[in-house]
Amino acid sequence: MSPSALSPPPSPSPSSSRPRILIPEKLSPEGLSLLSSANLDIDLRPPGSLTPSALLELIPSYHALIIRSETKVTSQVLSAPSSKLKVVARAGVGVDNIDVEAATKQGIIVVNSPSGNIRAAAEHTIALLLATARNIPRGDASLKGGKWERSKLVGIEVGGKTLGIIGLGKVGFQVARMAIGLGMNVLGVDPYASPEIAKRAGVTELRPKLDDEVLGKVDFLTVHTPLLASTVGLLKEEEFKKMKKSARVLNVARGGVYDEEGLVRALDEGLIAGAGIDVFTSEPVKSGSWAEKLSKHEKVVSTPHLGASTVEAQENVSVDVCREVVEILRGGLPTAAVNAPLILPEEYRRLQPFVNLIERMGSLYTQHFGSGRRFELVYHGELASITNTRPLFAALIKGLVSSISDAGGRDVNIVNATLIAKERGISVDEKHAGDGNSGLTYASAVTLKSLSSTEESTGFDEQVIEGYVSGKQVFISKLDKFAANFQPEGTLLILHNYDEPGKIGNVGGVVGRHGINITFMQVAGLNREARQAVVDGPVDGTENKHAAKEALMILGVDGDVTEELLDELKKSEGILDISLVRL
Ligand SMILES: NC(=O)C1=CN([C@@H]2O[C@H](COP(=O)(O)OP(=O)(O)OC[C@H]3O[C@@H](n4cnc5c(N)ncnc54)[C@H](O)[C@@H]3O)[C@@H](O)[C@H]2O)C=CC1
Ligand SMILES: O=C(O)C(=O)COP(=O)(O)O
Repeated sequence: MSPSALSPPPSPSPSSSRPRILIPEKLSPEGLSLLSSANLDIDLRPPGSLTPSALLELIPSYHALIIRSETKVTSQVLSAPSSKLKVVARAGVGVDNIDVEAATKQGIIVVNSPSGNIRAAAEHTIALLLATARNIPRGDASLKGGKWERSKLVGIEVGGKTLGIIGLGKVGFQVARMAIGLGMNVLGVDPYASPEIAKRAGVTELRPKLDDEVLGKVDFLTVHTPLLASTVGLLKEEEFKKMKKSARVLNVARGGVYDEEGLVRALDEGLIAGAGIDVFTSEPVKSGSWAEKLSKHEKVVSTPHLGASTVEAQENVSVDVCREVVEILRGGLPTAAVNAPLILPEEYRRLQPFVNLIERMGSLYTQHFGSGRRFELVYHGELASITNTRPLFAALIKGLVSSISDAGGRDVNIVNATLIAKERGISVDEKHAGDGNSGLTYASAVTLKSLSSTEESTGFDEQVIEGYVSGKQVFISKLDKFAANFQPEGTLLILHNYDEPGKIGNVGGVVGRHGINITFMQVAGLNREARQAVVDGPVDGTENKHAAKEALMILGVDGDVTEELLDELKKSEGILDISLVRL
């Protein structure tokens, strides 16, 4: 009998609850309006109002967390029990206040705004450069204090001076261009920067490492690296000793790149002339700390982490991250994820139906055949030309593991799929079939095949599932050695049986007696190769009179499928095997 769908299975009902977003920091309204128009629930808390323990307690009820630099997103927050958290969005650049590794393990996407506040940070650096050179804050305070002090506040010019920039990334590059505009000579230190880009910015010299020659040469030094193991304490008292006594240092990157104690001592001892500091190791600065001493030092122009605090930058970062959050909560993929491979939105839209198909194929595999370890995933037709198959791989892992475990309480996604596959010993060979459209009814199809025996033998000899997409609907076209054509949705009873008269009536009767409603039924016969194998006969010459009559009966059912029902079906005449699949 040829496969036939008697009636379509029901589609899943949509969830009624709106995703919730916690925002414990100041975020510009431009982004917030994007969240509200996407019908998301926003919980705005005043900056500084949430203690770490309050955050830990609250976090399980939110799907997204949007923060700036004040909130510490620890591994505890990220692995809070019963958490629904899908995304942590940093409305800015630096993610050093987020435990990104812990987020990756939990499958939580971390996004940022990679360039929304770059100009603001660069301009603030230049503001501090000029303020330290010309004693602006001291002049202002002195005048407001009723004094007229001119000779005490003589500054230095920046034009013609040498500025050293450690970290020639996005901010460093802008600082270089602005400084060149002020007539400065710029020297860069960055092991990874491209010499061509540096040259384009007007940087006269690019060094891979901070050395004594650089330290002795610069009149101003500014750091624009992230806070990394290699950049913590990059300059200590020892380095300041090697600088000109007239030199001034700036930090609009992260507190800790200059060792704060070393810098305070260098300023006290007159090893250098001054500093402009926007960022500290404790923010707000802790009472009695070196950060506090530094911020209060008379030779330091200090600002309370204002690098990104411009109206324009805050609009940019707010819009950037809110857009990402909306997309992620809609089930899409981010474009600025810190811990997920980049995928373009149009590419993702194209892959989306196949993501759905492959996840269902993975789940069908595990529930029908048992849990496998080594797989081959073959992309046919137009799909074979896709190079970024990360979402498809992630969908397979999700499908394979989600029906048998909760992946350690984690949601499997593009962020943590590789990690989870590794933890569970699953390997997947992805193949792009060079078969063009030959033999395919649809433009693209996917085959999932086990390369090893399953942990539990299921009695099915060929562990293959093939599927395709038509419009937005997904179909299974091959299961085991049977040619099928059904939508992998809802609860399915898959019976491996001898296709003999009366079978459908018997099975329908048993299912009906147990109060289960059949939503569709389909009989899948042997596919072409399997039929041919029966005609050719077994290699040992023995006869298999039943083989030609083997079939799968696929039932979409509604209601509670009990063990008793499964037992009764298993005992029915001519039933070889049965599996219950929930998709
Ligand atoms: N104060 C504020 O409000 C703001 C601070 N920032 C901070 O500025 C920093 C830089 O931001 P972007 O330029 O966007 O980052 P980026 O990633 O574009 O550039 C960082 C650069 O540092 C270089 N680098 C890394 N390790 C280095 C090392 N050991 N020595 C020398 N160079 C090294 C990298 O090669 C890269 O070119 C970040 O820490 C960020 O958080 C950014 C915006 C605002
Ligand atoms: O973007 C960054 O890295 C910043 O440091 C800006 O921090 P903020 O968002 O102003 O708390």
